[in-house]
Amino acid sequence: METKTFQAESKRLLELMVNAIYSQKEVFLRELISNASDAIDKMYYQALTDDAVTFDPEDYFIKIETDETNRTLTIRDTGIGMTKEELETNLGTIAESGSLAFKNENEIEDGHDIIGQFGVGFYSAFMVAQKVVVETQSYHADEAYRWESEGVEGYTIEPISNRETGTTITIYLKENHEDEAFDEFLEEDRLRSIIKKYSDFIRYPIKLDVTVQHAAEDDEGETVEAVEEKTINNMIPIWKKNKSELTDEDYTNFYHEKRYGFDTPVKHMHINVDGTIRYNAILYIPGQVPFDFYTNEYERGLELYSNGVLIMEKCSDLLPEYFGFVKGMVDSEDLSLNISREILQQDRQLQTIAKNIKTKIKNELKQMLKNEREAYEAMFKQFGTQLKYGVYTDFGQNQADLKDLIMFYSSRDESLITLQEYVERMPEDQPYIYYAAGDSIDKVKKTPQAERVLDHGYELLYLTEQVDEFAIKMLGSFEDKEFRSVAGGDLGLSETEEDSSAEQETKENETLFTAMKEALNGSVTDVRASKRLKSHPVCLTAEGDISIEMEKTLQAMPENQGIQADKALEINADHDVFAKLKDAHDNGENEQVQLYTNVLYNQARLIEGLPLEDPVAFSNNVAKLF
Ligand SMILES: Nc1ncnc2c1ncn2[C@@H]1O[C@H](COP(=O)(O)OP(=O)(O)OP(=O)(O)O)[C@@H](O)[C@H]1O
Repeated sequence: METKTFQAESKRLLELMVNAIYSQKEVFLRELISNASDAIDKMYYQALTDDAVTFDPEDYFIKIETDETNRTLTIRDTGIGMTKEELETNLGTIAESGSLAFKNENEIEDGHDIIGQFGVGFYSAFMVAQKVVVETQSYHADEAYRWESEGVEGYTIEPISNRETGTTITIYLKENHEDEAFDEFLEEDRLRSIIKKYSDFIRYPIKLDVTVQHAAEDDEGETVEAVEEKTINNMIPIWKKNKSELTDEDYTNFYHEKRYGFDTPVKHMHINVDGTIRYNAILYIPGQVPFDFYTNEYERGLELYSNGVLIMEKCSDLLPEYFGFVKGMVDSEDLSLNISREILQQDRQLQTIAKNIKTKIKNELKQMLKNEREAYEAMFKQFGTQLKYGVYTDFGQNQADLKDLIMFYSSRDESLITLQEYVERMPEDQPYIYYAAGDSIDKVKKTPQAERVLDHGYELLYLTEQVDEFAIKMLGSFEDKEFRSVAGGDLGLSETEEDSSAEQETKENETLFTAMKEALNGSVTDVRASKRLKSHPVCLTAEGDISIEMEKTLQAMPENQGIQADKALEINADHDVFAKLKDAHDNGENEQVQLYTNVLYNQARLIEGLPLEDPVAFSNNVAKLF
């Protein structure tokens, strides 16, 4: 038996490997299975040029076995095996990849089946193993060998009696300790789930002995347990299949199998791109919003595969935040992986794919809006908020992508419409796109400010979600038509008799309005006779960029900076309340004017859903009116 020590660099590297490179220990199985698959691929390539080999798929597989008594896990393949020299070079030197060399020597252009390239994956076994034994028979050699290592100190190689071509790797699991139980890698369910997760699309069968229940022959309802060898992996990735061969049901099954969700997706997209960067993707628009979607816990992203091997479960870089609800996977042969296969070396490739995917999703949604209105609206009710956030965030740079996809409720029949639809049915003389913001359609349509615009026969957009007005403000205009809040300053409506009388009243009652403004002590920027009130006595309007609805949203944020809307108090000069105010003012009853003003102002705050600044004082003031 020959005992060899690892080279100095290899020692350090091995330590690094075991402790630092991989974030999850379970990936050791992915690495060993990928090696086994590479070894079988090499037999496949051998068969292409060697008449002595017939590549009968039945004979090529990977078998995973456990031995609970000895606490071992074995990965056996019927691949090409290793000669003594190969054992020394490939397993004795870290960062030596026989697979990469094979790929280069054989000029396998797309090399699409060979996975190994760094020459480190094998050593990930030491994350869970105290000892690794490799027994191998090379197709190219007469002798078989056993390679054995307990980690950094080195390895031994000795000849063993001949065996079938291929390799068996036996992992002697580390002792369990308080923080970690390595026995998990002996459990059937755990192994099955790791295989499904990372190696589902390895081209060769991965077999595992599984416990199954059979109906007992003699007794009704009784079952007996039996152990059977089962192929765990799917093998043929659905994304490599021809679209015409796949049914909606196949896509939905894949969605469920990959646990993207328990719902039925409303749309799937099957993308095959063969450009500068080749990739395949299957994307879904879920039918139901995930329960944690609008929380910080929700992780967006697509599964990322390289050559059918799972690299990342949630690659967030593949999806813009506003399409974060999309589920699915991307597989590419062209990714530059880093050594752990967890992070990508270059994000340029990823960016190209992400850009492409973004356009595909956008176009798909546009098509859906055009051709499947009902389905689109259902989708929008689930994920529309996210699209509207997209308009608002990132300084509005995604507006162009999203402005045609967002919808709002309309006053016309309280149904959802797009901005395009609104603009198309605007009468010629309508200067602005009008909107009213509030908690619910019911509340919004009753706001005093909405009355006048509706009386003009103009359509109103009802903005009932917090993000709505922020998105609208970010857009500024749509097709050159500016947005205007009914609660904002000038509504640009044609002047009516009431308008000029309101202006007249404001002028005539200047001293009263000044006294009222002073009584409110800086809470409002102006007090005036209203052009917009019809039946209500009073309302608040916002003067600047921040609306009252936006103030409410901003105030509710944890880090609110006390941002407030500039508010004007508008009084209905035709209302009895105003007559009372005037009387009190004319009679020099200043305290009474102050009392009325305070009550009216707080009433206006209540209508807007703003909190009362001093509820006790308000209650006392109301009591004084009796
Ligand atoms: N089961 C196996 N059968 C035959 N050769 C193997 C087997 N496992 C490993 N090898 C050889 O050992 C080499 C080193 O394996 P290792 O997993 O460390 O790296 P790799 O697979 O080449 O690259 P990567 O780190 O990207 O996975 C492989 O390139 C291959 O030549």
